[in-house]
This record gives sequence, structure tokens and C-alpha cells, in this order.
Amino acid sequence: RRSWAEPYKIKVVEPLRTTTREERDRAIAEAGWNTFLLHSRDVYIDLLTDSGTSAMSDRQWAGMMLGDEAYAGSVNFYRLEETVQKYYGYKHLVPTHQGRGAENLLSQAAITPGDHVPGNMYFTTTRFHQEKAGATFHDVIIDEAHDTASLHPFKGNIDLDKLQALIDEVGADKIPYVCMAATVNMAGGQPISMENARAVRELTDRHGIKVYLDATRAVENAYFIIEREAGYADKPLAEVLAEFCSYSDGATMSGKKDHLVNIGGWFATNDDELFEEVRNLVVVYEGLHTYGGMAGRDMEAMAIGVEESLDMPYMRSRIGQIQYLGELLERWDIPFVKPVGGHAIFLDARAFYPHLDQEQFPAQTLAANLYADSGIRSMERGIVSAGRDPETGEHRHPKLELTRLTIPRRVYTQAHLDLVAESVKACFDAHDSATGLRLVYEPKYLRFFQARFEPL
Ligand SMILES: CC1=C(O)/C(=C\N=C(/Cc2ccccc2)C(=O)O)C(COP(=O)(O)O)=CN1
Repeated sequence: RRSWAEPYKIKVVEPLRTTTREERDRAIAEAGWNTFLLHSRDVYIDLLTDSGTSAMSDRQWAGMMLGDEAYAGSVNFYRLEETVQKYYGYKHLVPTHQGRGAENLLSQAAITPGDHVPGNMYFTTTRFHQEKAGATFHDVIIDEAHDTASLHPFKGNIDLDKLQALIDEVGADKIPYVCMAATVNMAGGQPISMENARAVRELTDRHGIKVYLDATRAVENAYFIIEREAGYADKPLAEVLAEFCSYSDGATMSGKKDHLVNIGGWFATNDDELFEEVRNLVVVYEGLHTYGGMAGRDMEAMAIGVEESLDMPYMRSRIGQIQYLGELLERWDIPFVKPVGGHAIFLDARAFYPHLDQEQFPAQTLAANLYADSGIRSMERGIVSAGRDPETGEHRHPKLELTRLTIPRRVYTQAHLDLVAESVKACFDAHDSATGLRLVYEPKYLRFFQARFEPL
């Protein structure tokens, strides 16, 4: 029935450990009801993140043996540089250890305190670095992105009127760049259309404003353009990606997603001056400009992963797995963000637990309950992830209170997804018994990673 069986077979397997309910009740309590604080050995199916959790191919593993670990001028850097130039089209590349490394460098080099950075919904680390560099982030995504029931095919789109209004309000000279994420993680892995990217380019060009792409899942975004946008059916992923990137001045990239590696990232730009500044800063934070916090072998594996990510049969099977899980949950009327996005199913925890207030942390509660039920690990993407408003100190209250079931690339099988659906259903059937959580420990930065909770 499925037209997209995986275009690969399994050669190496890693045993999964199962646990008992009492083991899991103890583990989640010791983890302060925070799935980030669980031990991997206590997790059965790990859907915390698609970041760094993909399976590498035999060619990528072979590439690990080709690591040129010279401190300066590694062969693998030049291979990575030419690969990114070829497929993403940018002129200059600065390697970093992962996406955050690139976000730190771009933010420090391009932002002046008092600036304003518009973007299509926030991402936690991206906004953190923008604010740390002294900018104010403004969400200019279309309204539909905040509505879990809207079936808009490109919920990641930027609302041009919101962007224009910000330019009119603060002035173009106070906007160092528009931060355009493809896909939009926090909206549910939702894509931007080519038409929107082109329109953003035209608008920003009229005001001399740069556009920096968060290219972390831009190949998945290209897949949705091919599937959903007129004029792109049957075009190769590489062609769609290249056109999409041509509407930006550069990008930050977490290679741990689309590039199918466990570590790695990069910053790229067409701007010679900015390149010089970032290439200089990289030696302060990431190591030399020809390794950026990665071993040579990591850069080799990442260059190979770029090419593998652009294979349509692979991408169809990757996205097909998320759609398959969505279909299973749909049959039981379980609430999740639609249309199904590129890397995860985002359960709508407000609709799942209508009796819980957002300040009782419904999405965190659902992630903890799902783990206790089956050992499946998911991630809170709601009020806890949104953090506190730096001005008021109050919780930010995002409209989307989601629990993310994030599917790693080339790791789990359909049978695992069947189990995931059954466990979500079991939690859904028992939703009345959920009591909510309260914060008992709240770190200062990006609290969701290390916060601890207790049941109410
Ligand atoms: C769109 C986008 C991302 O999704 C992204 C990382 N995502 C991650 C990893 C993560 C990061 C922060 C909190 C929880 C989980 C994800 O689980 O979804 C980064 C940072 O990249 P980095 O992790 O390599 O530093 C930049 N942009």
C-alpha cells in the first residue's frame, strides 16, 4: 500500500532495551518529569528530536575513515565547502559545530544592540542568540501558523504586511536581516512556499534589508514545494533547493537534521564583509575556520550527507513515515497540528488535556505521561519552551502548546510507529486522569532543557 518503501536495507542494528512501568515511573520522577533529563538507556523509542539522531549510511561511515585531521586546511573542509556551494549556492562557508554555533556568530557579527529581527515564528536558540546580541525578535509569520486546525499548505509563510509594518515602525536601518526558517519547527515543521520566499526577497530588496535563511530543514521544505506548489511537481529536490536559497543572502545550518549527521553545522553568506567578520569570530568560539568545532571525519560525513538528503526516494520515505503516523492518529481523532509537517507529529496538548490550564504545563504533562506509558520519549514545545518575557519576567503564552513526536531519519520502522500510535491512544483514552505539573526548578537560560517539575 505504501508507495514509498525505504530505498535502503538495514545492515547494522542497535539493540533497544525495554523497561517495566515501575522502572519508568521511577525514571521520569528522577528526571523531574522532564524528558530531556531521562537517561537514553531508559528510553525505548526516542522521538525527542530529529537533531543528530539520524542513521548514517555505509558511505558516510566509510567517509569517517577519510578524516583529514590536520588542524588547518583539512581536505574534508574543502570537500564540504564545495558541496555546500554547489547545492545551497552561497559564496562563502564557515564551519561550526552545530546550528547554535552559526547562530551565535551571525548574531554577534550582524546585530547591533537596539536592532529588530523579524522572523517566521521563533525558534528557541535562534531567538536567544538574537536577543543576546541586543536585538528584539518580531514574529511575522502568517496567522494560520498559530492555528492548529488551519489546513493552509504553507503555514511557514511570512506575512508581508506584518513585515512591511515593522519596517515602517522601526526603519530598515534597524533591521539587520530577516530570519527566514524553512521549515518552521515550532509551527509544526511547516514549509514556506517558493512564491513567499520570492516575495520576501523582493520586499527586502526594496529596503536594502538582508535575508538569512535558517536552512536546517530546507530540503524537507523543498519536498513540500514539489508536492504542494504549482509549477514544481516532478522537479528535482536539488533544483528546488537552489532556487529557494537564491532568495537569501546566506544561511545558518544545523547539519544534525537534513544533512544526516550526528554533529555539525555551518554559516554561509554571499556578503564578503560579513564573511570576513564571521570567519574571524569563528576562531574565538569554534576553532579554526577550516574545522569550526568538527573533526575532519565529521565534515566528510556531512558532505556525503548533503548529497544523500537530496535523493527523492529517500525524502519521500522520510516524510512518508510522518504522514503514516499522522494517518494512524487521525483514525482515532487524536488532535495534532495539520497539515502534517516534515519532521514530526506535533500533538495538540491543549486539545488533548482541555481541563488543564497552560500554566499547568499540558505539553510537558503529555510528554511525561507518554514516556511512563511506553518508554517513548517526546519533547515539550509549548509554554515551557517559550520561556519568560525578558521585560516582564512573566511566562510567554504561545498559542501552540504542543508535544512533539520527532522522527529521526532512517532509524525506526513502521512497526515502531504503530506502537507509538497505540501509546498515544492509550494516553488519549486516559486523558481525564492527567493532573498537570508545577515547576520546582527553573534555570535562567532556555529553561526547557533542564527544568524540573512535580505533579500537581
Ligand atoms: C530550526 C532550527 C532547529 O530546529 C534547531 C535545533 N533543533 C533541535 C535541537 C533543539 C534545540 C533547542 C531546543 C530543543 C531542541 C530540535 O530538536 O528541533 C536549531 C539549532 O541547531 P543546533 O541544535 O544544531 O544547535 C536551529 N534552527
